[in-house]
Formats: sequence, structure tokens, C-alpha cells
Amino acid sequence: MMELFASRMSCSLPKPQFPRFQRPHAPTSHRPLLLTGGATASFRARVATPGAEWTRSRLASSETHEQLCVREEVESTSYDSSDDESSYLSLSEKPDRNTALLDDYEMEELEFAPDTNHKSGYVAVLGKPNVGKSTLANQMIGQKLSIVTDKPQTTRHRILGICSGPDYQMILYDTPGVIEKKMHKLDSMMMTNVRSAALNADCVLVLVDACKLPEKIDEVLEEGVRDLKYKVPTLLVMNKKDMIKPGEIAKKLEWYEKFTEADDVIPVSAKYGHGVQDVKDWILSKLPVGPAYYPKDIVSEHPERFFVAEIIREKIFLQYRSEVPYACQVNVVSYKNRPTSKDFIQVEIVVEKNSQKIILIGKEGRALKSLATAARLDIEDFLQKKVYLEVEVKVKENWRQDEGLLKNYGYGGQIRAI
Ligand SMILES: Nc1nc2c(ncn2[C@@H]2O[C@H](COP(=O)(O)OP(=O)(O)OP(=O)(O)O)[C@@H](O)[C@H]2O)c(=O)[nH]1
Repeated sequence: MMELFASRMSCSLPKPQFPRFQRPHAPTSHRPLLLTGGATASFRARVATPGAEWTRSRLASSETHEQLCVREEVESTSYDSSDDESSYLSLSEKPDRNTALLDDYEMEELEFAPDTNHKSGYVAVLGKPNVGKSTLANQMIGQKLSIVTDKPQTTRHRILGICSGPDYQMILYDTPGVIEKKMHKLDSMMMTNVRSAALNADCVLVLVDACKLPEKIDEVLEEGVRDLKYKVPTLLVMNKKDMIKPGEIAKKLEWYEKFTEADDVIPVSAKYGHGVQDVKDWILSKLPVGPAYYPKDIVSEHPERFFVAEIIREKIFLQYRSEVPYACQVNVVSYKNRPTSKDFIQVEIVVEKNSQKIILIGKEGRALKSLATAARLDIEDFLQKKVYLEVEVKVKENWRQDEGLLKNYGYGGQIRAI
């Protein structure tokens, strides 16, 4: 994961002119995606300088910051249907291009100098598992939003990342890898989310792995852009070109140009940032003219608690082997902002079987302790403040097959906002 922090960031984001909360006339009531409450709703863009953010400037302390609550009961699956619909943030609806999300300050800016050359739109990033979709999306945004591991199918949610420049705004949907065999209800719901990302898109990137034998992308297109009324401009991005010889790159490019339906093909190395600017230029050539959907200093609409859960999930993937990470769901149960002390974050890790819980906890709780410490340190780096993290492990049998639970966990195209 650290490799990405150190890698070159290709997107330079404009410096906010004012700290967001000090802007004049910036009411929050009409900003449905900028939420208040336990977690500040969205992340402020931090200007991307190499290695500047998430630099692991550890907050040295000898205190114990994690509390491990290991509950022994095995819970049957249950879904709290009393959840208020209004506390969910829809990920499947594309907002109207009506600048409703901009505050008064930004509206004034727009009225003052409407930019007829400004482009904006949605970009779906599709591909099979492990081809480097998240790595590319992170590079383009200039900040790590999606977790990256060497294991397939780590991305489960559609991650919305915003990449802005003075005269453009690209809204990227990093999607879960397209899979053929849908083993669980979770897999089918993830694929529904892939489709709705493509439905919203002004253009589509289909990533393939340059190291693999070339193969048609019909399956990905089938899953992603099937049933679309009109053809969306499609770019085939041949990623991981750093892993193969230049001669091979040319041969594979030729194959993809000949045998796939993509409009164009670009070779890149998302990991090292090579070719990423070409991809951005291609997107810009396809996006329609229009104003920004979001304020320019915001890089995601997901609430902080969403990223906290993702960081913990990444640590699970890094620490545990085989099937265990896939059986884990991480929920932030409570997130309390405490201006005068550490933020309090209470997290539950849900597994399917007691045997998985035993592995997760480890002998005398050591494995869970080490997971919680690693997660807390990265969460602190990400939030730029100290936190108190409480981790609890629960068993909910077959949660991956339970539609109600899956919706509650955010796989129905909505995430819990408060
Ligand atoms: N050598 C090399 N490795 C890369 C490149 N891009 C991504 N990777 C590695 O490929 C692995 C998978 O990358 P991800 O970005 O998580 O892939 P993904 O397509 O989002 O994966 P899913 O979550 O399975 O959908 C990680 O180990 C990355 O470091 C690249 O350009 N070159």
C-alpha cells in the first residue's frame, strides 16, 4: 500500500481559497452530499505533492488506543428495517447538472465568470478483478481513496472520486472487478452497482492487465454497458505495461485495436503514473461542456466513516490469508467527533463463522490487536488527527447471502450517511 503513497501523483488540485468552513455564505442545508454530524461528510482535497499525504508521520504515543471487545455470542442474521431511508446517501443517482451542490460562494463565482470551456462528467472505471482499477483511479485523483492490495476483488463498493482542474471536473467511479461466477448475493449486488456506474457515465474506461494473454472485453462490456440506449465512448486501458517488454506492448496494442470494440487503446502503468495523463486527455476529449458538479476542493462525497471502514478492510486483506478477508464486513457503528480529545470510532467486523472469528482474533487476541494498531495508525494519517478505535468481532451466519443485511451494509447502491 505504501508504494502508492510514494508514487508520483499526476493530478494537481487547486488550492482552496478559504478553508471550507470559513467561506462566506456557505449554508449546508442545500448540500445533500455534504453531510454534517459525527463525521464530516466529505474529504477536503489535500494538494497532491509526492508523498505529502499519508506519509506515516506517526503520532508517537505509548498509550493504548484500541479496545478489543471480543463478544462470544453467535448472532443470527437480522436486518433492522426501521432504518430511516433519509439517512442513506444514494450512489446510483447522477445529480442533475444544475449546480445544486455548489454553495453560494461557488454560485457567485460561476455567475461572475461563467466558463463556456469548462467540462465535466462521469467516468466509469471497469475491468476484471486485480487489473489495477483502484490504482489508476487513485493516481488520477492524486489521493488514495480506494484500497489497493494484491488480492482480487478487494473493491466491493463503487467508490466515487472527484478529479478537478481549473477547467474540468471528472467524477470517477472505481467499481468492483467484473466476475463471471457469482457465488454469493453479495457478488450479484456488486455487479448491479457496476452496471449503474456505467449507466451514469459519460465515458467508460475498461482496464486490462498487460501481463495476461489478450482477451476480448465483451464480458466486461456485457456486465457494464449492456442495455445502454446509446453507445458510450469507451477507452481500453492496457495497464501494467511496466511488467512487459516494449515489443510485446506494441503487439498487444495491435491485438486490442483489432479485436475489441473499444474506440481507442492506451497503454499505461498506473502504479508508476506512466500514461495516466494520456488517459486524462482522452477523457477530457469526451466529456461534455458544463459546470462542475461538486466544489473543486472536494475529492469524494463518501463520508469519513466509509474510508475508515475501507482502511480496516485493507488491513484485513494484508494481514490474513485465504478466504478470511472475503468473509469480513467492516461496519463503523459509531463515530464521535470530539474537538477536545481523540475522535471515538467504534467498529464491528462481521464474519460468517465462529472459526473465522477465532482466526481474526488470534491467540490471546494478538492478531486482532495488531490489526487494530495498523488500522488506527493509517486512520490517523488519513484523518490527520488522533483517534480511539474500538474493534469488535461478530458472527452473522451467511451475511453474504442476506439481501437485507447487504443493503444495510451499503451494497444496494446506497451508503449510510450519518
Ligand atoms: N506492476 C504494476 N502493478 C500494478 C499496476 N497497477 C496496479 N498494480 C498492482 O495490481 C494489484 C491490484 O491493483 P488494484 O488497483 O487493487 O486492482 P483492482 O482492479 O482495483 O482490483 P479489484 O479490487 O480486484 O477490482 C496491486 O497489487 C497493485 O499494486 C501497474 O501499473 N504496474
